[in-house]
Amino acid sequence: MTKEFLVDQIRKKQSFLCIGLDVDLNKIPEHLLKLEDPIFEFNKAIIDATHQFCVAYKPNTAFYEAYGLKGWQALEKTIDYLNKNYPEIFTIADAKRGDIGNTSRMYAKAFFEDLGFDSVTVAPYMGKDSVEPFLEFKDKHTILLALTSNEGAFDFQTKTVDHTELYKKVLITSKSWGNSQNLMYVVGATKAEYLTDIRKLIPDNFLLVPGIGAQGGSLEEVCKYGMTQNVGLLINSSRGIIYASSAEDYAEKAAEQASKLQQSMTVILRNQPKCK
Ligand SMILES: O=C(O)c1cc(=O)[nH]c(=O)n1[C@@H]1O[C@H](COP(=O)(O)O)[C@@H](O)[C@H]1O
Repeated sequence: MTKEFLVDQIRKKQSFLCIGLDVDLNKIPEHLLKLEDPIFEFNKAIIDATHQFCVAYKPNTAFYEAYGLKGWQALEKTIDYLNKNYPEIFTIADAKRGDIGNTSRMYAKAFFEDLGFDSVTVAPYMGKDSVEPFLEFKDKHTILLALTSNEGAFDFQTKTVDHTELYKKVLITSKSWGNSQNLMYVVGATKAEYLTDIRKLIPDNFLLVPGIGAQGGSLEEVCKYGMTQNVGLLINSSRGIIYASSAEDYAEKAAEQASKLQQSMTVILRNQPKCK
């Protein structure tokens, strides 16, 4: 999917919501556990009930890898279901990969070619040759970790190296890599106060922003400092939406939460002069 198509979808749906499909068998409604593929059935119901309120879905691969072959098959069925039924939706494999070039090439092939995701999250710390194999894919997007939502972000990412914070070095350096128009970055919603500085360095790239809801980040703060003329934001919520209820009405309750966020986003877009 091209960036232009994603921006069109955001404008059409008046939403820049990404729903995280982080499926934990200990949290899903009990009646689903009797089915042959509870993870896929859960995702299918959530997707059918929420797709009109969001522009992206982000399964975090850890939640599938944890269940072995069955988990990986459920991931494959989920992305196939999305690509077949909702091709206008942007898909993110949250896998946080990155290795020597020869190995990264295989990760890129796995997520872009074999599974057919539009994007994948990548850790930048092995450098240019570990990221470029992902960037070689046309109309696919590489989402580099810049400043993450967790406390541990302060262990390395905000430390100063050669007079610059490390997360800023990641932004400045990666901008010069090949096909960097297909680069997006992760910035945690809990780090909204850093967004003004971040936007000075990367005024146009999309940001994937997790950490609203369960982690305490604020949608309004993120939009105030992070929004661009092309919106430039995909705001993720996982647990806050998919576990809104653990009863049989889980999909309906998830839709209610997604709809609430979508409505807040519509108001923000309407009041944001930059985005009109
Ligand atoms: O790359 C991510 O998506 C990510 C980066 C980050 O800095 N913080 C973060 O929470 N995430 C992911 O975003 C999702 C957040 O989930 P909730 O806190 O349940 O909304 C999880 O899948 C996390 O692994």
